[in-house]
Amino acid sequence: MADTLRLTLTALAACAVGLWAWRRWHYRSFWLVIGFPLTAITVRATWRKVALGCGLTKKRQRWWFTTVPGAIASTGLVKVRRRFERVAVDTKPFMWLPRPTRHGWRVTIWTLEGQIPDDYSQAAERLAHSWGVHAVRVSSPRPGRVVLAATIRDPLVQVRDLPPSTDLLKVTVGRLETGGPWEIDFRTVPHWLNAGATQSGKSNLANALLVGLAPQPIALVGFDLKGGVEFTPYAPRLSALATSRAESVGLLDDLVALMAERMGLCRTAGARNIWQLAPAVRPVPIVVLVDELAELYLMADKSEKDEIARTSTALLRVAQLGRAFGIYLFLSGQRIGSDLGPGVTALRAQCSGRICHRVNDPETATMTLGDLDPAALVSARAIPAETPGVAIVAGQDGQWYRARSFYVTEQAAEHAARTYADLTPSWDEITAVDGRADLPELLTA
Ligand SMILES: Nc1ncnc2c1ncn2[C@@H]1O[C@H](COP(=O)(O)OP(=O)(O)OP(=O)(O)O)[C@@H](O)[C@H]1O
Repeated sequence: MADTLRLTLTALAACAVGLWAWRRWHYRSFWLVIGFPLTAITVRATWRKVALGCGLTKKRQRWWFTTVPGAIASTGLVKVRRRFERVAVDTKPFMWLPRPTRHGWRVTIWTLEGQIPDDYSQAAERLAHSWGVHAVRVSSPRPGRVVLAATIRDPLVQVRDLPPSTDLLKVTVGRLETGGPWEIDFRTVPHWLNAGATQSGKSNLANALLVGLAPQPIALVGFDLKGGVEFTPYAPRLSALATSRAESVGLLDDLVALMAERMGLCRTAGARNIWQLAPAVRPVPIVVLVDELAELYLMADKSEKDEIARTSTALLRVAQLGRAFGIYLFLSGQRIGSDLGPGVTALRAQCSGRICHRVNDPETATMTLGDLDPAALVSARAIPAETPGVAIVAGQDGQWYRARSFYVTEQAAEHAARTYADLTPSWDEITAVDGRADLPELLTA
């Protein structure tokens, strides 16, 4: 008897150690084989109670049968006086089978009459606490259905390994909360706002972008209104760099002139944008990186008014027309608010890519993320200081995501800038390209 007990205890201990080791060394297979099935059963089994607690049930008239009249029925709320009686029952929304994801699980819910996805978004935090998971995100693939995606632990605590970029003007700069890649694709979303308080990770993101773009056949242009301290080390890969407002005015004028030339080129060739031109005559795409955008708009005295107006108009023109002519903007700053003037408000409207790192005030989050789902603003304000690089990201699909950039040091970005320095077209080359003598023949070829 004692032997059997000892044997059983030893087997159980070995089993526990085995499971622990499995979970430790290959979490993904452990999650699929053991963790997820147990979780799915628990989620299905507790759905009625959870939905009731989160206010997602509806009263419905049902015929109710009980063998013990007068007792409280299993809902805890229905008292049935007779064996068979029509009563109002709290009905839970129908839950489909949960499916595993990389960092948790997702399940489709059929909404009850009168419910909208926002009802579920508002209950998301309560659902997360009820299920003991890090977060529950709500989406609605079609009317009448909502998908609840639960992440068990924050997948953004550590993100590593910046993968090499394979597509032109597209860089994977980090990871989304869903486990998917966080991509900045200038050909899909041409202009981006990158806001955040100091030390929130804005420069790190610019570094990741630079490392991804440096090996590509494109030109990079920098506006570093911090006096050049951020971008000067990357000068080998920059075709032009402005470090003061005076220099910025000149460089922006050049960009506007270049855009006008490209417009003429496209018109002559009967093309709507540079991507419809033959590769032989297609001008090089330009990504413009701006650090500390507010400095372009801040006025110390009235004498600067004209300069600011010129800068603002030029930047806005680039934002409005740049996409078709291969000029893309990545604008970073601590504040991108309307207090900087109407030029900033108009510029913001042209930037469909929005990135909001940790911010100090709710207003900056609202201004950066615009009229996105209010839950995005709450999420932006909840980013802790201990996780720099975490941001709320909104792209063209109108969805928002929590994401974190890969950690890319200044040294790594400097190294990339030096390594690919030979790919840097000179500013003179870029501005002269459309004046080539053989251009008319090439265009008609
Ligand atoms: N994704 C990340 N993972 C880990 N650490 C990060 C990440 N992003 C930024 N950091 C760290 O956070 C600190 C601040 O980052 P960063 O300099 O990019 O902030 P910032 O918003 O540009 O600040 P400032 O406006 O003061 O220049 C740096 O020490 C950086 O190493």
